[in-house]
Amino acid sequence: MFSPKSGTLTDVALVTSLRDGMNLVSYEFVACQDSKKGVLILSEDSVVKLYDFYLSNTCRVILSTDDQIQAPCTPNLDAFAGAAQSLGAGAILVNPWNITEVADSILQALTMSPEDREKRHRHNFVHVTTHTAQEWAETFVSELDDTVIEAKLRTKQVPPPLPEEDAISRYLQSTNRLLILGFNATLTEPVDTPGRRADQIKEMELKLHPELKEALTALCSDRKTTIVVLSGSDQKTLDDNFGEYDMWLAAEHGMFLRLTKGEWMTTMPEHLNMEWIDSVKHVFEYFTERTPRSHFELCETSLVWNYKYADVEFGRLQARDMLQHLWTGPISNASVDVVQGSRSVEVRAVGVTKGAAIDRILGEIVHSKSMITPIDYVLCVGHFLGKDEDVYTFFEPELPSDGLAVARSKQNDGLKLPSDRRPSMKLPVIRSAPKSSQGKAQRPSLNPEKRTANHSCGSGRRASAEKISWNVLDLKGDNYFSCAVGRTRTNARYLLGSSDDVVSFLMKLANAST
Ligand SMILES: O=P(O)(O)OC[C@H]1O[C@H](O[C@H]2O[C@H](CO)[C@@H](O)[C@H](O)[C@H]2O)[C@H](O)[C@@H](O)[C@@H]1O
Repeated sequence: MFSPKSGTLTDVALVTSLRDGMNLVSYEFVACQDSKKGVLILSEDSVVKLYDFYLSNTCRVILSTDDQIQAPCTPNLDAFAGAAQSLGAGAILVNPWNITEVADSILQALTMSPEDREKRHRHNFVHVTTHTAQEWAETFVSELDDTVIEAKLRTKQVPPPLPEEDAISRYLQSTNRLLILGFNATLTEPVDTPGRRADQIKEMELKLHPELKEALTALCSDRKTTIVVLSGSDQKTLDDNFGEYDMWLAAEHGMFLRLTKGEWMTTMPEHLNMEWIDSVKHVFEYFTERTPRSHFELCETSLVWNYKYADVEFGRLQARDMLQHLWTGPISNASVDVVQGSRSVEVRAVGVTKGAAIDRILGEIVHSKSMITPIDYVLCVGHFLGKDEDVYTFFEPELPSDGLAVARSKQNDGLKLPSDRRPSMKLPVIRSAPKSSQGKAQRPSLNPEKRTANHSCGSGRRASAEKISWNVLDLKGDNYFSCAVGRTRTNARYLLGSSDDVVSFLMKLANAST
């Protein structure tokens, strides 16, 4: 490790490790060199070896502190991207086995022009000061979490079908209901509509299921019911499909929020790093050009490459190649999650999930409606990617130690969630959207750690002196219906087969309540 003093005095740092994890020494050196612009010589060998290992084993490797390779699983380059990969553009890269090359590099470093030193240092300094250890650790932990989620989903029991009668009768008995609905493959026409020819290219824009209009209008007009469409789609897609209804729209997995009568605002965590987006877009363009009938969507917080209309087998092969490009290229050091769907590849900023957004959304709804009684019924239906299934577990009462939601027996306790299951709860404020909602004041989000709102009920959008404390949610255990559409491995309590079933259920719900 460099002490600040030795790091500042050093002209050249020669780091020739054969394997490395983060290689903090190199980072420390760069951090100390803002005035001297010393030159970093790095071993390229460690990274090459690890890449070879990765490519030949296609497995996740975790480097422990003593650099032993452990626990194979699924591919992830972030875990072992060494310093040469991160700082390679500013350093002189050498083969540490080649003594002549190492000697030459030392000479090159010692005789380098001040301009060249400055340029190389600037590059590395920007990298070191923007890619913090915290960011690295967050990405690492997020990926470990994903592995656990995936493993748990694989061993889960298939939940029962949605008990429609019970869901309807409880809906009728409750007075403050919240319906959270996904969009794609939940409220849209099924993609694999019978009668569709294999070569037929379906219209790519997502469209609301035509039979849903009446039911949605009826449900939205019920003052006891709040509807949120929580989708990965962008703001325009939701505007186009739901603009006419009186409901909440949560676009890009809840990062943008709007009451259809109001303007878009953002719920995005501050400092979301989006520098990676252009390079990922480049990879997506490359694969879209080479995969007929595939397309990609560019959102503000994510990019989705979709091959649901392409030849599935070819699409899968392309997706596999794409993942390798992404893992070894532009995102290997970025704070992103790569989410693989059955026919899609999605790259998002870390922290962009429906479950992470829902507390901020709830906070805004409670505030905006000036709610003074708890929500006593929640229906959450979607065809969500595993990553977004955290929205189902958000509403679960305390779970057994396996941490998974199961179709459970009756519970009469109000909703309490332990903080150890609530990593996303310490979320920052709702901010005004840059364009449409400028001028809106920032306001702390609801902190439903104990599902208790200490919420502003004043006229402004900032917390006022007048505060009312009450439980935001009072679901009494069984007044919560989470339902996955067209999936069997899920954290939801119940299942519906397709969006046709969702439509039919929502129609029944609307009819029953009018
Ligand atoms: O967020 P929603 O509007 O409710 O849509 C749910 C997800 O839809 C898309 O994923 C789904 O379709 C993909 C193929 O088109 C498939 O690979 C994936 O398994 C499905 O879940 C979309 O890519 C996601 O962003 C949406 O969250």
